Amino acid sequence: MQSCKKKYAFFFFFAELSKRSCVSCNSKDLQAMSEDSAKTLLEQVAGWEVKNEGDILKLHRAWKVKNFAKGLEFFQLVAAVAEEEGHHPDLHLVGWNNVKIDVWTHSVSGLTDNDFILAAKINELKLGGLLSKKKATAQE
Ligand SMILES: C[C@H](O)[C@H](O)[C@H]1CNC2=NC(N)=NC(=O)C2=N1
Repeated sequence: MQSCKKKYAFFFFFAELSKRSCVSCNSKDLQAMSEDSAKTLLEQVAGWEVKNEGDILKLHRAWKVKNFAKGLEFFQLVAAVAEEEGHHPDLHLVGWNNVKIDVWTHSVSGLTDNDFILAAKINELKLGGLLSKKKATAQE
């Protein structure tokens, strides 16, 4: 029975990433997680990947939007969540209709729960009208 409760608690805790709030990035207890921990949490944020950029682990996801203006609208939606959470992504709009977002915790030069919470909240944004029918491809 005990192990069943533990599993439930684990999944409850991690399954609700989008319902959690970010903590202050200045918190002294905050530390970058291992790549293994990041890969485990990755299962909770569909469409995102972990990339290593100069030994800094980051979450990354790309979307193709209908046009440049829709890309900026996308940024505005993300900005509202970021400001609400006090945790901010790196936003890129390249080739006029390719949105790329990187999320990492600058204060610890790596990944923390905050990044996965923000990614989960970005995944819940209503983007229907902004996205192109074509899929974003890795090399773009
Ligand atoms: C004081 C405030 O919490 C910090 O400056 C925040 C702002 N937003 C942030 N966003 C991210 N991604 N990493 C940070 O370290 C960070 N620090």
